[in-house]
Amino acid sequence: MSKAKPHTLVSWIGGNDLKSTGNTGTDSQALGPLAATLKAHTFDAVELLYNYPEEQVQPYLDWLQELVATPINAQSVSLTSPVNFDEIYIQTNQHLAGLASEGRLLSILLSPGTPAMQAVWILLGKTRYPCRFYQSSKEQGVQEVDIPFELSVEYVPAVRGLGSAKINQLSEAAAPIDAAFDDIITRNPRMLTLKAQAQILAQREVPILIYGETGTGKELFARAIHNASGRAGKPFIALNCGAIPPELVDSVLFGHLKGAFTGAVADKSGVFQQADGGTLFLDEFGELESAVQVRLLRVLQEGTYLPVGGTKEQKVDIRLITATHRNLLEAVANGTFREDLFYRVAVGVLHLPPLREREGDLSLLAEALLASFREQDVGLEDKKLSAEAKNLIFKQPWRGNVRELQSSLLRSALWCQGDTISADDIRQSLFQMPEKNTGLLDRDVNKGVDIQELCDDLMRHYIPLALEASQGKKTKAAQLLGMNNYQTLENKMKKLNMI
Ligand SMILES: Nc1ncnc2c1ncn2[C@@H]1O[C@H](COP(=O)(O)OP(=O)(O)OP(=O)(O)O)[C@@H](O)[C@H]1O
Repeated sequence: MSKAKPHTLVSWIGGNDLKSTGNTGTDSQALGPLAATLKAHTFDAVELLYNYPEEQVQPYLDWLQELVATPINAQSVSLTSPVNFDEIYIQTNQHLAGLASEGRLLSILLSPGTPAMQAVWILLGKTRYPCRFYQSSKEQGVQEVDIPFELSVEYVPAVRGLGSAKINQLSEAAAPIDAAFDDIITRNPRMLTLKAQAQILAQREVPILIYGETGTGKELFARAIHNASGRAGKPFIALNCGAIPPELVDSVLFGHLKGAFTGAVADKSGVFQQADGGTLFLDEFGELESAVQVRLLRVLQEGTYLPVGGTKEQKVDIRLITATHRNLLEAVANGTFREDLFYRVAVGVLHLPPLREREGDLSLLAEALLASFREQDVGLEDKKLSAEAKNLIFKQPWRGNVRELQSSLLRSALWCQGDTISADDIRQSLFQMPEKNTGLLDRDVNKGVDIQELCDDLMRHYIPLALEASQGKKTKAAQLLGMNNYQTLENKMKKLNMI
């Protein structure tokens, strides 16, 4: 039996809420809209956003938690102004995406906050994150609100004439993600959009190109697309093009006939034939030499190929998904990759961000990966992460992305003596890459320098030191780092996945 989804009330903390700190009474005027709603209706959890100073909010939260038993979680949000639509939209969208990905049933309390905040709630709650709405007023008390229009239905038909950027935006509001995509763990808004786009592509017979650094989940996406497509019952064949010796590439791709070359002792099928009817995933696609690129182009144009040593064209029906960590457009520009082949394979394009740019995903992934180790190995079933271990995980750049996180966590779980994985266990399980972690000023600029990444590395180094020196006080730590205020520091830390 599936578990009931926790019913969560989401709201900003407003000025009228803060004013009611310490009040007693029962009407919404005395308690403020938030407390009045929590008194009038039952929820399993409360998730609050605020952009007032901590000193004002903390006493309110203490008072509210004494008043109601519902567990309350509150998150500070830094806005340059409480009426800045752009910032409110980004913050609330991210917040709701996280909650929705946890499978919660959402209700939004509209009353606290500015009109801009209310407008954004309605926009998101009527499109991407279907929910109930509540409001609280002096005259009417607390009520569930019926908003009698369907933005997604009334608005989408008007969309046909829009450009693709707009359609991409709207695709973010697509139907629930297919179960084939369940293995892709994320609550990051950019990744959630990519999952939704991949699901749309899965239904179409178009070739797909997936960009991304090593370990970002390119093969995971390719498999999910295959499993969600009409070809799901047919083979999914994955091949790493970068790992095949050049003299064998043709044979591995197209197969060979007995006697075609020394060592060809029997007929052998290639990956095109093996994937017939299904999906062929060619990883490290950018590494293929130009002669092979020409032959591939032919298969894509004609749907036929010639096995090595063969004389008869073979017909094949595959969906091609290619992946690369290289910027193929650059390779096209400098002549090392065929432009015509590029446009053939890059019909649906998915660009997977590196783990360090997926705000909100590190802790979610670390916990989920550990849970999967616990499930797979009884020897690991009680392993959990200490707070210090989590902090160390946040500080790593994870250049090998999810794969590196996965293998480091597994090593630390295996090596750790007790049930709690310590920071030392994590430290010992990390791969040391001295030349990347040291000599910030000694890089060879001819090989290209990612200046932003170097700056991020400096921040990752000094922020924890400043926090330690200021006993965790963010305002003081921000001063030590020459930042204007603690919000700037918090924003930096969020961006670097440090909180
Ligand atoms: N979002 C994710 N959620 C859960 N597991 C993930 C996620 N992304 C990647 N993984 C896991 O990380 C590992 C590496 O992923 P995958 O092989 O798909 O990466 P890749 O980009 O194809 O790597 P490479 O370019 O090196 O071949 C796999 O075990 C995969 O299951």
